[in-house]
Amino acid sequence: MLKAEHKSGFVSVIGRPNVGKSTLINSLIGQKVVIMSDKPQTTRNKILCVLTLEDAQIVFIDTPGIHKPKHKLGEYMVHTAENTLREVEVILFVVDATEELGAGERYILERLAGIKTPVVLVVNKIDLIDKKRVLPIIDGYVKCREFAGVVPISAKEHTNLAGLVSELKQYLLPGPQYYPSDMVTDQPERLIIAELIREKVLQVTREEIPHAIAVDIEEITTRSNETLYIRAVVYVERESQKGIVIGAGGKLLKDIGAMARSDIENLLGSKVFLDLWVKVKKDWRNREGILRNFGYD
Ligand SMILES: Nc1nc2c(ncn2[C@@H]2O[C@H](COP(=O)(O)OP(=O)(O)OP(=O)(O)O)[C@@H](O)[C@H]2O)c(=O)[nH]1
Repeated sequence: MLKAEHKSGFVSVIGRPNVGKSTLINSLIGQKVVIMSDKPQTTRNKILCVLTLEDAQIVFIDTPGIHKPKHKLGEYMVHTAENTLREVEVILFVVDATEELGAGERYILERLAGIKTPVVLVVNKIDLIDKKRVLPIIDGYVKCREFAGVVPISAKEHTNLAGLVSELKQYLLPGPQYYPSDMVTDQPERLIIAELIREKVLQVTREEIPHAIAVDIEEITTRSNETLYIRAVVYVERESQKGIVIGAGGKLLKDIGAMARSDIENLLGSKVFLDLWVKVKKDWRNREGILRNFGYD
């Protein structure tokens, strides 16, 4: 039998914040390469994740949730998301099955209106709802626009991910493997480390500060006893936020450090000494120079 032709292509993953885009990509890739949290707008940068199969290679672009921008960082995020849509073979529009089609989804549907790339509707979190409710949800969306395909899934429980992959394969083009088989992401380690720390901060702080923080890795050096020394700074916008992140008696910062260190050690496969600081950088979100400093260029 003739061997099927190798296919490859780029897939953009879009959706309102918190619908499970990062969870989906991590589940597909089988490794934690994109940070997740239950707070919206966790993902800031466009991230490439690579799924290498025997007969195909799919490159996922995880985009920051599309939403109406309120400040410069918001504008940057929306711009990044929209730009990728024209460059890819197929767009995955991920929606949350537990939520009504609302203003957020309509806003994205409007953004998609002028774009010719095929769009597959992915209805996520079906583990949380009664099966009977899935069809009416899909109905609501297909009334709004034509989708190239519709796939209900649970990213968390890996339900129907194989179905999603075979749907995606239809849109790939005959082409080479762009990336080596063992490569799962194009993110440099430094950035992943910063993102892991940011994830822990988001997880332990209950207050609404997700947008107010950025993490900078100032130093990574190997110490004589094979331990990796990493100095990282968590930047916040106000003194009060600094207090929140540090916590009473430094407890929260200690927890953040311990959890992040464990993840970083798993990622790098070596012992890590994490030297974690919190500093105030006033209004960093609205100052372009500072944004560039944090890698959002
Ligand atoms: N029960 C259930 N929870 C899910 C599923 N997928 C994601 N979640 C949860 O939903 C929350 C948000 O998931 P993320 O993957 O961070 O969402 P996101 O769309 O990447 O969010 P942003 O980065 O803010 O754009 C997390 O608490 C996930 O654990 C699912 O299939 N079932």
